[in-house]
Amino acid sequence: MPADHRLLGETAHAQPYLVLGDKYARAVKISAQAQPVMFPLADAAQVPQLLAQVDGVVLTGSPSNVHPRHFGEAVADPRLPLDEQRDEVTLAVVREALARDVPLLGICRGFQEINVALGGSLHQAVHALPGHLDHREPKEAPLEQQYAPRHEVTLQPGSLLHRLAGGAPVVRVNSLHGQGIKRLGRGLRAVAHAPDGLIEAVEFEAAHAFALAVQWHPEWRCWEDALSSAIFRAFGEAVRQRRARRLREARTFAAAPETPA
Ligand SMILES: N[C@@H](CCC(=O)NCCCC(=O)O)C(=O)O
Repeated sequence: MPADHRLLGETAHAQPYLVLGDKYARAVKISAQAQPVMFPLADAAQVPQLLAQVDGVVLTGSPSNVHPRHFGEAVADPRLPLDEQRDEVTLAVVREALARDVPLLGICRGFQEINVALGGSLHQAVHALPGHLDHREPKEAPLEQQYAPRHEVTLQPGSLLHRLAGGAPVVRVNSLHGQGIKRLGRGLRAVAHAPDGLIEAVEFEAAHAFALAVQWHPEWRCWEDALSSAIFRAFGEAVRQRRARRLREARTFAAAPETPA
C-alpha cells in the first residue's frame, strides 16, 4: 500500500511523515483478510523487486492530486495539495503490477493513478464542467456525512463489478473527489458511470488477475456494505491465489536438479 508524504504538526514545527489511512489498511486486514505492508521511501527503480515480495496492491485515496504534468497539463489550482513522491512510485507500480498480473485495486486517487499511468488524463475540477455534478465532499460535515452515499452509478453488465454487485444495474456510492477521468487510459474499460456521465470505475481488459479501480470509497466501513465487502473479498481471494502460485513456483524451482556446470 502506498505512503502519502505529509507535513504534520504545528505549522512552525511541522515535520514530514509517511501516512497510510487506517480505514484502507483495516479494510485489507478485515475484509480482504490480507496483511497490509508498506515500503516507506521506496523509489521507482525498486518497484520490480518490491512487487516480487507482495501478492497484491491497493492504491489508496488521498487529498493530494496526481501532478497534471503526468498528463501534459499545468496545475489548474495551486492551492490544492500534490504528492510527487507518491506519483513517481505509484505510476510505476501500476504498470509493473499489470504487466506481472499482480492483483490491483485502485480507490479514488488510486483509480486516477491507474488511469494516468496508462496514458489517460484527468479533469482537474469536475465541478467546473458544464452539466457535471460537484463530486466533492462537504468538508465541514461530520465524517459519517462526508462518506455517506451521494449519487448512483450505473454498472456495466458483464463486468466484474456488476457481478460483485450481484447483477444490480445501479448502486449508490459515496463521493469525495474534485478530479475525475477525462481521457481513458490504454487497456482500461469503463464499467461504471455517474449520472453526469463521469467514469466511476474501470477494469483492465487484458488482466489475468483482479484489476479493478473505483472513484468512490469502498473501504469506508466496508463490512457494512455488500458491494464494498464483495470488492475486498474478491481482491483477497486473488491475493491468496497469487500467493499459492508463487509458493508453488518457488518449490518447483527449489526441487529442480542443478544443471551441470
Ligand atoms: N485528490 C483527488 C483524489 C481524492 C481522494 O482520494 N479523496 C479521498 C481523500 C480522503 C480519504 O483518503 O478518504 C481528487 O480530489 O480527485
